[in-house]
Amino acid sequence: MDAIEQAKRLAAYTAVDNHVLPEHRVIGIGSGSTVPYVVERIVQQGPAVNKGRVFIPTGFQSKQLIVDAGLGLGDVDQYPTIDVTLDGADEVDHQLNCVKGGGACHLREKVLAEAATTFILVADHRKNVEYLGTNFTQGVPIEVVPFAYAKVLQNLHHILGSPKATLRMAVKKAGPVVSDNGNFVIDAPFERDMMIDPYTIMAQIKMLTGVVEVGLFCKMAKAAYFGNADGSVTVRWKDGQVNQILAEEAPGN
Ligand SMILES: O=C(CO)[C@H](O)[C@H](O)COP(=O)(O)O
Repeated sequence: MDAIEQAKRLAAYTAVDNHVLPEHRVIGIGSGSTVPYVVERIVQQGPAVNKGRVFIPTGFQSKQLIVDAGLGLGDVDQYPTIDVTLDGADEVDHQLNCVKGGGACHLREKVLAEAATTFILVADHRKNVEYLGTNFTQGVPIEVVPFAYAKVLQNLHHILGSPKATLRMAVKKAGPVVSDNGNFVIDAPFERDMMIDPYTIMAQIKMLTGVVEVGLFCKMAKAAYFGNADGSVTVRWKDGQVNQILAEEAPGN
């Protein structure tokens, strides 16, 4: 396993150990390449504790993960209150604002984050930044209804100050990426001075007609776990506290 995968696993295992408690019955499972380690660790909690638990996916990928792991599947319309949701992030700032939607799942991810009593982020150290847009430069993911995409792009270019905003194109399909909800995704990069205050830009984008959801999650998480290259884990908390879990104390090392 390469160092980045190890860092993802470390973050996921530590977060599960600290936040997925035996009494939790309804658990939200996010999307991306870090989340499989979340599911792996939950499975390791054993069949007795997982019996009767319901797992809510944020999209096609996490639904497959839940089903393949033999865990109970539910949906957020049946369970609008979730004990804990764990999810990855494209970048997280020091106030626990984050960019999500690199996998085009941010609409469902935000619904599950909001539905959760506790929302936890898991990521490798590359995602731990002072300001959003530092390493993840492709821009803020914006889910839009297909027929409105050109108008939303125009507004982003000329009104909201993102002249390089583009429609996300598929890689192994001709045409645009289509989300699990049948919508398109725009990636809109903003200058540093705008990303310093992500709530304001999120609210402005959300006001554009045709926008379904914006991949900026502002202060929604209780904690963010970052696996580091040296085997340690950095934990950032909503109240600004930062803990360092040493390599020898971290699970899976
Ligand atoms: O927001 C997401 C998908 O929409 C993912 O959580 C985000 O892209 C992080 O993924 P990874 O764990 O692969 O870095």
